[in-house]
Amino acid sequence: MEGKKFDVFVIGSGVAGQTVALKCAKAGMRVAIADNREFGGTCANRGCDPKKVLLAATEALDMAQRLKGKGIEGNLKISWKKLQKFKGSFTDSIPARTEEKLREAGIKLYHQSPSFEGNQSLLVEGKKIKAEKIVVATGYEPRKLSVKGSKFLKTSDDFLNLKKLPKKIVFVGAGYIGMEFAHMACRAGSDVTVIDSGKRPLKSFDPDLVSELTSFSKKMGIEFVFGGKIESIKKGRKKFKLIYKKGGHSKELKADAVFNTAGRVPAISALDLAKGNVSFNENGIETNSYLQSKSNEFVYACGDVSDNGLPLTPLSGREGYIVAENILKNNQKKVGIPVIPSVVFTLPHLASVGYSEEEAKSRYKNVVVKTNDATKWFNAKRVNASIYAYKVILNERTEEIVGAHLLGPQAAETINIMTMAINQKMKADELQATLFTYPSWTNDLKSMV
Ligand SMILES: Cc1cc2nc3c(=O)[nH]c(=O)nc-3n(C[C@H](O)[C@H](O)[C@H](O)COP(=O)(O)OP(=O)(O)OC[C@H]3O[C@@H](n4cnc5c(N)ncnc54)[C@H](O)[C@@H]3O)c2cc1C
Ligand SMILES: NC(=O)c1ccc[n+]([C@@H]2O[C@H](COP(=O)([O-])OP(=O)(O)OC[C@H]3O[C@@H](n4cnc5c(N)ncnc54)[C@H](O)[C@@H]3O)[C@@H](O)[C@H]2O)c1
Repeated sequence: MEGKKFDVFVIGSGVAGQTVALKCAKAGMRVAIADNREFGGTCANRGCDPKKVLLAATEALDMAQRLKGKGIEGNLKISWKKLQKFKGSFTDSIPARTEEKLREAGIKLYHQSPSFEGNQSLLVEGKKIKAEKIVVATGYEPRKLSVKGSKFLKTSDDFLNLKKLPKKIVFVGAGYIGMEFAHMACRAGSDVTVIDSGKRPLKSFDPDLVSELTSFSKKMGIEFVFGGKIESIKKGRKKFKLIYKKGGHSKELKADAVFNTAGRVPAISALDLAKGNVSFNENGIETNSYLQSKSNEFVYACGDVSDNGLPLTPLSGREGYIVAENILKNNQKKVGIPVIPSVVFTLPHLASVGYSEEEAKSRYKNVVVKTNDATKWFNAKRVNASIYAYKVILNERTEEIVGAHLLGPQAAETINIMTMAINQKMKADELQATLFTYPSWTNDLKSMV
């Protein structure tokens, strides 16, 4: 049956999809948007935002525990139930508010997954729909682990919605999500083990700082298994049993809940991309510098699901903006490769921007690596932090800052200053000549360079 015609049809209502839809609708285009889950996307419903609300309680607890006997008395503890209620006060209204905002902009909403029928046509809710431009903004979803008993594995969505915190938790995968949740669960009172098939956690971060964070996490009580290959998960009478192989031996871990935090993959399986002649690889939809599909000029992809850059919220929003501009102005804006800061919200934070030591050494003739333990600095001592370290990398010839890797309280904030410094091609002495507030974590950056 022949259906409607649109100028732009957007698939996915996260930050990337919403940005395109709203901008195109504002410019007077006929726009539709589809999502097969609650509207609003990962970050707001089941990612960054709810995670950071839960994190606030563990931040308060961590600070209080560090200052115990140094002015703080008594024992604080987390009420997971009340914390979840507080989180709900942020997330519960997101889907309805998102739908309202989109409808008010004159956008037609669909609540099922479309699938491609041709280069410019989709099948949506049983009807064929034509669109001048189709935008895929479906994000990433948890990687499925093909092991026996994988149906017993829970996801990050389940963790963020836990009504009660399990006593013993295993996270499979020591990436961003596994490490952030392990810290949170451990602080909230769970007994936590993280198992990873690789040799270390957080592969894209500085190995020296990761090593410090891992030692610190162990002291907190988190147990790690590296080089562990999951074989199966069984449901026992009371607990789940995770069988894994390490060094040729079969071993097991028992837990009340096992979470799959082994990475995320492009959410494209329901789209029938082949029928739309849309090519993809393991990172997502193959795009050119205008974020246009390499194989179908009528299709754009933005956010996590494009094969461009890191799957993070700020870049997803930026890509949505670029796609809207390119639809409205016929490919005027190239995506480029912006300097992207990234942070793991463990406590302490591990944050990074620019080149790693290894990348910088392969790129420049000579580099200066400024690295140190900063636990003796005033800021760390003031909050009794037992872990505070950094690695800043300069191009020796130009003295410009080209990479910064920070491990410590507030690193999620201070890394933004380093991002500006790298973007502005600042030299170490230019950063040092800048006046910052004192005493502040930002002011410490001057001593680091
Ligand atoms: C637990 C967790 C914590 C995170 N924390 C951070 C953080 O602290 N900082 C950060 O920068 N990033 C974080 N991220 C990553 C961040 O959430 C993503 O980068 C961001 O949400 C991507 O936005 P997007 O619009 O590309 O995709 P999404 O927000 O994922 O939106 C895609 C939308 O498409 C829909 N969809 C998928 N398939 C279909 C289909 N077939 N049909 C219709 N609709 C479909 C989905 O339901 C979803 O609503 C986190 C992610 C997770 C899972
Ligand atoms: N703070 C943030 O900005 C933030 C937080 C969460 C997620 N994210 C985004 O979401 C993406 C996905 O995060 P993630 O933590 O799911 O993935 P990740 O890629 O960061 O980590 C996955 C980990 O799982 C391990 N692994 C893979 N297969 C395994 C297996 N079979 N058994 C055991 N371990 C296995 C990998 O070795 C890796 O260490 C990130 O790349 C990031 O872009 C960002």
